[in-house]
Amino acid sequence: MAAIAYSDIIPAPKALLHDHLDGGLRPSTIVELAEAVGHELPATDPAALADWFVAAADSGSLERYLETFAHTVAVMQTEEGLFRVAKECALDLAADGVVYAEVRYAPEQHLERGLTLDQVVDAVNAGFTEGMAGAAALGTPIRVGVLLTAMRHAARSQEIAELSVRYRDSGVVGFDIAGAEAGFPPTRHLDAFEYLQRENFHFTIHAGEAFGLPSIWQAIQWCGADRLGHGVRLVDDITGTPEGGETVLGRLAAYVRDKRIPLELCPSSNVQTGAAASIAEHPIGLLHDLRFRVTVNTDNRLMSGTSMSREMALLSEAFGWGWAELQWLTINAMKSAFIPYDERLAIINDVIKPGYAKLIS
Ligand SMILES: O=c1[nH]cnc2c1ncn2[C@H]1C[C@H](O)[C@@H](CO)O1
Ligand SMILES: [Zn+2]
Repeated sequence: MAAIAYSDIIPAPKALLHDHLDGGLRPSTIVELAEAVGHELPATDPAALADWFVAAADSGSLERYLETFAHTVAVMQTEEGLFRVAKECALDLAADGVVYAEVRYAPEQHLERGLTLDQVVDAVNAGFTEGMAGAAALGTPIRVGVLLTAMRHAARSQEIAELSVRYRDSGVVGFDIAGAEAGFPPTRHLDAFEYLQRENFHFTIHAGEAFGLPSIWQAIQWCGADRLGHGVRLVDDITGTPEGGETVLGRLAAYVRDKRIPLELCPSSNVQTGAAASIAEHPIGLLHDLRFRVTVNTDNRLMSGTSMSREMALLSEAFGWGWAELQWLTINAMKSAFIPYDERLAIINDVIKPGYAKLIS
């Protein structure tokens, strides 16, 4: 089957679970905000800056990839900056055909110019509200939910977990930890995760990206993660391939598949950080064939020069996936979202299924 073209995927309804607010700014916005706050950038022409981010993130190492965020976080230290970035994020995702998105960021990284954690969250929420209204007015409605992230090398996870719960009825739908993985195991933040479980709250954990099975095992069996951010290294617990003979799942891989634990896979990001050799060799193909609860995500649109439609087009090309697979990925994501069950079902039945039915016919 011929690959589905990028331009044909844009109108298809898409659901996105793993997208960083500070990894998706418009280059032109970074240039304008940097000038306003006096931050020096590696390039001041938006197109050159866009190229710089992709090239610098294309480093083969998560640690070096993360260094590029210094230039986005630097311009997100004021209420105006945060509001604008969130508003444009909602508009850009909607223009790409994303109908549901969970966007994450770490409030503790936005306090350098004196904002409080609450001011940060209020400014971002106001930006998303405005962006959603703008998208609806343009005929491309989107629902955005926020995940608050704590940085795994820092020590503020309990505080951020409490912040998340305080805002659970005001736009925040979940919690996450991110940052360098090696040397910072999820159990460092066990108190925060146990607190969230007692609060019946939802969380995902970046695990199995730059570190392997022990990180995934801790995230699920010690911390109780609802989903895995990346989780791509779970393939280390799978031997054989469907084509090359019998596939055997280790205990952890079998547990993840049996429990339908969602994997927030981010193909382009994984190639840049060295977690996968290429899109064609990305474990998403195997994990799809083995019927894991696979979802496809952007991670950082700016650093990867990507979008949901582009990630799907790359997968369609690499694995020959057609509309049926793209719909499957989208429904997997929507089933795994952190909003209430009835609201997830409404988006699946009223938006996603009719949208793909129209494209398939
Ligand atoms: O893919 C990632 N792995 C680990 N940490 C990440 C990734 N992408 C972004 N981050 C970090 C850098 C951001 O500043 C932070 C909050 O969004 O999360
Ligand atoms: Zn991420």
